[in-house]
Amino acid sequence: MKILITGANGQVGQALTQRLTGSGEIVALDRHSADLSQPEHLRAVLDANSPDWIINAAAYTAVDKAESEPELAFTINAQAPKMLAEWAAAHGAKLVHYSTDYVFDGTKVGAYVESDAPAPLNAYGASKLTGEQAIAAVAGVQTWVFRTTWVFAAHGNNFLKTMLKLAQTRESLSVVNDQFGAPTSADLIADVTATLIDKVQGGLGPTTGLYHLAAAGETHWQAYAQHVLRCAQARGEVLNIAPEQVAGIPARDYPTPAARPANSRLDTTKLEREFDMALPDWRVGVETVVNQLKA
Ligand SMILES: NC(=O)C1=CN([C@@H]2O[C@H](COP(=O)(O)OP(=O)(O)OC[C@H]3O[C@@H](n4cnc5c(N)ncnc54)[C@H](OP(=O)(O)O)[C@@H]3O)[C@@H](O)[C@H]2O)C=CC1
Ligand SMILES: Cc1cn([C@H]2C[C@H](O)[C@@H](COP(=O)(O)OP(=O)(O)O[C@H]3O[C@@H](C)C(=O)[C@@H](O)[C@H]3O)O2)c(=O)[nH]c1=O
Ligand SMILES: [Mg+2]
Repeated sequence: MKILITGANGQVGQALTQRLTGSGEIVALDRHSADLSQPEHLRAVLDANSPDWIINAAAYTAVDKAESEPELAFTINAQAPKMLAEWAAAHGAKLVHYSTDYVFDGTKVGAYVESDAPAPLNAYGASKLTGEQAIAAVAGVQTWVFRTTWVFAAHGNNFLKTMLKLAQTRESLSVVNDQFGAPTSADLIADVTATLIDKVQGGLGPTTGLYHLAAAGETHWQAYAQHVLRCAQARGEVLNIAPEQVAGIPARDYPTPAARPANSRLDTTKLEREFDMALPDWRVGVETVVNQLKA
């Protein structure tokens, strides 16, 4: 069984590459070896490798920058996934793809289920939604799409690492406290993906389609930052800014090019049922990653 991973140097791509080692022949390709902005090049890479599974962990993830270069975001996040699905359909391969809470506008009261109507607030979210829809429109292909959220890892760029850096270098720190969600570790996403492959290969696969994938529990960005700093302090980190000194502000006081949803909560009931899996609290993953960074 050959598993091809795109975006292998990203948070999820790197976690997948580690997690899947031993599960078959792994072809882990970074953006230089499999460039999603060049669909023809991508097709040639697939033809040359002929994978049984394509795990698409590559994406355009710069949320604010996407507002000023939406064409590139759409090429990478929508056109390329469509091409991957078409190749998979033509060659009998299976496709795993990742999407985002940012497909929603965040106005729902309570957690979003898979059947809720998406309505993205920004270009990144719109590009990811178009990618989901493009994959779903390709006939005769087995695809699983995990909508995940607020991803962090020791490897790569994310809010957790930004907060650690700012708390070491800045004199003050203000963080939004009216956007709610669940920080989800790249390792958890890799675990669920590995479970999927095992189950499908064993003939017990969860049905194809869309799944919400997030850690359990919920928080807002300020409380998340404070928890990160508490974990770092517990590991002996000396900080300029103590957890309780992180100020809470409304999103309107932290203007950004892209608007972000106030509610990023994802209901994971479907995944937990079909995968027979309990998802851990978000704090578990945060503690693990802070410890990895300190080690
Ligand atoms: N990060 C998050 O908070 C969330 C992510 N997701 C989704 O999860 C998936 C994985 O994201 P995550 O690992 O966090 O993101 P990262 O930004 O960490 O990784 C994305 C990877 O894609 C690569 N990439 C960018 N452009 C191209 C291209 N043209 N061709 C090939 N590769 C490219 C990047 O390369 P390089 O390293 O060179 O920049 C990077 O390694 C994505 O689908 C994302 O939309 C969903 C919800 C939240
Ligand atoms: C750096 C910083 C950010 N913020 C706010 C801005 C924003 O509302 C929130 C998070 O900012 P970030 O830019 O880290 O997060 P962002 O890039 O929007 O994260 C998103 O990435 C994409 C890829 C996804 O798919 C989403 O699930 C989500 O994880 O924190 C502060 O309030 N103060 C700060 O000092
Ligand atoms: Mg970001």
